[in-house]
Amino acid sequence: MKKLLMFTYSIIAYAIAFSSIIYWILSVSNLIPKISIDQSPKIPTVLAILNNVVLISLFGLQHSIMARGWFKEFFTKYFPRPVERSTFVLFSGILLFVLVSQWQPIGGIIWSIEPNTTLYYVLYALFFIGWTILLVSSFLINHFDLFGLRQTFLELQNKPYTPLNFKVRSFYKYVRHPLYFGMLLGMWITPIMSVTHLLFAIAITIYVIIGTRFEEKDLVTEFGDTYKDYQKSKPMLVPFTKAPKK
Ligand SMILES: C[S@@+](CC[C@H](N)C(=O)[O-])C[C@H]1O[C@@H](n2cnc3c(N)ncnc32)[C@H](O)[C@@H]1O
Repeated sequence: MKKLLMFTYSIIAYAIAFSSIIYWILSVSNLIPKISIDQSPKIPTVLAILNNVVLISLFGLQHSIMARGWFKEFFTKYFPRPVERSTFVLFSGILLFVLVSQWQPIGGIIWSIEPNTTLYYVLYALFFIGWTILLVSSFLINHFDLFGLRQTFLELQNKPYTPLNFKVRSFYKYVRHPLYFGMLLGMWITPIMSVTHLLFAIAITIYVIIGTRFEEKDLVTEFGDTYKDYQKSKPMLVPFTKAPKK
């Protein structure tokens, strides 16, 4: 019964997190005006910026703290280990929804491409390619493990959890963080770049740069020299930007 409850909890956490990601993509796509981040400003610019800085800091703090080894150890002292990842996923999903829905608009347009032109469609294609890279990369690592479902499903089957192997296939042959690369493509490539959107893209970029530093420290601890060699041979985020070894 307890195992079934944990599995149900992880499905709910997954549903919330996945819906938040879809909501995020649609909000920055400008395809559904009602949920677009580009609304007319509601509060003075200074307050809007302050609000947005607090939101991204909360999101980054939650991710950075809950993804660290010491937090996982602390968590599993009080709660069952199989739901640790789902709890991270649940909190991330809720905070992502808050981040996107409460992101305060600031007036102004940086660029706006004429609709129905070739460039307009090319930018939209790159936008969706970015988000597709994010999704595919999650499967290359292990989508169901990243979202906490594998952990509770193994528990339900009375099987022990086995950690994920180091992956270098497909996109991971070109950059060490394709999932984040796809996310950045989705945030920066858009036919309409408003000031609101630009600040959001900058905030996510800062979050990614800081987040990858923490993540790579953990990856070096986990995979040792294998990961150090990988760091030397592949670029972090942008493909083809690392000089080949002589
Ligand atoms: C949200 S995923 C993002 C993966 C990667 N940073 C990216 O952008 O593609 C984060 C998880 O992936 C794991 N991870 C990152 N790179 C990995 C690799 N090459 N092989 C296996 N696991 C990896 C990390 O340990 C972390 O738990």
